[in-house]
Amino acid sequence: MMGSLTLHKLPIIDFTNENLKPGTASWSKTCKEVISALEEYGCFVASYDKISLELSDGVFHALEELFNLPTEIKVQNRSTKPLYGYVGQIPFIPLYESMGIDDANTLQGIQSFTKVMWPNGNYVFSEKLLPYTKLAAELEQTVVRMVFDSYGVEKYYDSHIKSANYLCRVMKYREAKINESKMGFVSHTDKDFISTIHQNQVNGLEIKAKDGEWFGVELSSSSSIIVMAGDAIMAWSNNRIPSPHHRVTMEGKEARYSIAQFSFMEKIVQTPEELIDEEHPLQYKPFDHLKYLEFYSKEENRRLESAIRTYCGV
Ligand SMILES: O=C(O)CCC(=O)C(=O)O
Ligand SMILES: [Fe+2]
Repeated sequence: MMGSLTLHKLPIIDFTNENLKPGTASWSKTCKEVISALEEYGCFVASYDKISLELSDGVFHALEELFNLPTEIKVQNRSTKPLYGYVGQIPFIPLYESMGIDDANTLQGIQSFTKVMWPNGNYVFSEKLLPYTKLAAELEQTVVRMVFDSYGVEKYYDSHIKSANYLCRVMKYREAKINESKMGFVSHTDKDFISTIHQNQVNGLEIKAKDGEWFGVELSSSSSIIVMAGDAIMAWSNNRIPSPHHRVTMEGKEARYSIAQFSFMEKIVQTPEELIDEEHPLQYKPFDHLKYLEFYSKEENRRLESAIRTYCGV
């Protein structure tokens, strides 16, 4: 039946306006678009012209150079957070390889990663990556501010941002060979507060809508960034904002590179009392974000239907 072919499409929200400041008309208009996209899909596409074609190309050239390093070097990638070290050659997803960069939006964070990968230095790598990771963090903070404003809890914004840190995961998905599975990344929800994802010109990310339908995200511009809710904002928002299931499928013949930045809280994540009432009883107990990540990193917790619900659901 034609009716079962629901054609989902992620909303595209314009963040290019220089005057996008709290209190302005364009701010309130964008807040409404952000909240409605997040409550419906748990994600949207931000059109962010500060990410120029040149900047975006620079990032992906840097990633090509990084992934071309010998495996003996890449395996040295370690992160202070579980699950974010070097991942390559997983038997059931051979297409996928990734590395994690702690405090990726700071010069010091990028430099300490660079020192591990290129002991003799690689100035160009941080020069290409840092402008991007800074802009991605800036975009994340604008979105968080819009969410807090929209829910009338802006008074918690400053302390929230103060405790946020940004971990970046860079990824390479090679093409699937004939007779090989096209699976690039298994279905999951992100464990952070908000993720921002940028990709080279190769599509492949798929999102599960509330009705259970999977749909692909097709990006055509180098200034597009996917903004996605993680489990932490789902709990914080008392289930107003879902963390969507998503996966990567590799259809074409070209390698896909992506760069995802995850925000983590260095304090207890707690649903504001303003978001709890008779109609919306509390769904999650306050929880330590990093302990949640440790919980999820344990093999036996990876297959849970909802790790966050099991971890701190009321
Ligand atoms: O490569 C992508 O587009 C998504 C990657 C992803 O979902 C993740 O790293 O959590
Ligand atoms: Fe993800």
